[in-house]
Amino acid sequence: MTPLRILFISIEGNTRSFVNDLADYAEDEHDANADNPLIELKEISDQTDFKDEEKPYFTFVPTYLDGGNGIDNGVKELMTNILGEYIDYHNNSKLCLGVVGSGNRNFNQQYCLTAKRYAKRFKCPFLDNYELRGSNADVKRIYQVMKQRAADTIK
Ligand SMILES: Cc1cc2nc3c(=O)[nH]c(=O)nc-3n(C[C@H](O)[C@H](O)[C@H](O)COP(=O)(O)O)c2cc1C
Repeated sequence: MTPLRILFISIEGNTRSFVNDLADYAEDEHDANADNPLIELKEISDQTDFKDEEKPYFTFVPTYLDGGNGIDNGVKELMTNILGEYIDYHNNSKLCLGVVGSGNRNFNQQYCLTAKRYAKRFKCPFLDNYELRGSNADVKRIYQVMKQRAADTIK
């Protein structure tokens, strides 16, 4: 099966840790059954050169917001903007299969709000979420969600 691709950004390392766990888990699953897809990672940062994506991908984005009313009003995205610009570049957003968000539940209604905002902005589904570095259960569940979404959309 074609590898599942992930574009992600990580400021403090939690998202990087989670997607690396996902890639390790995918490798184990793939070893057990070659029908299970591997995972390929691409980290976006301020140093990334913009390019036209050629294959479908999933977006993983943590939440860094300032201000607002706790809902989708007046919040200002901090730190992760470059990922949004990358997806917005030329036709890249058309290849986004969905967004997985992370954050900290202490932020209440703003939990994972950047991923929800990206899903709306780029017209793709908000697929799932996890807190901070996630758990083993999050890894297993999100791998299945990605696998299913890819099977449903990539023919
Ligand atoms: C300044 C700051 C603002 C944050 N704002 C939010 C927020 O609005 N909602 C949320 O769910 N998490 C928020 N978080 C938590 C981060 O999204 C969380 O720690 C995430 O795991 C960081 O991912 P990273 O280590 O890959 O950068 C914030 C963290 C910081 C430091």
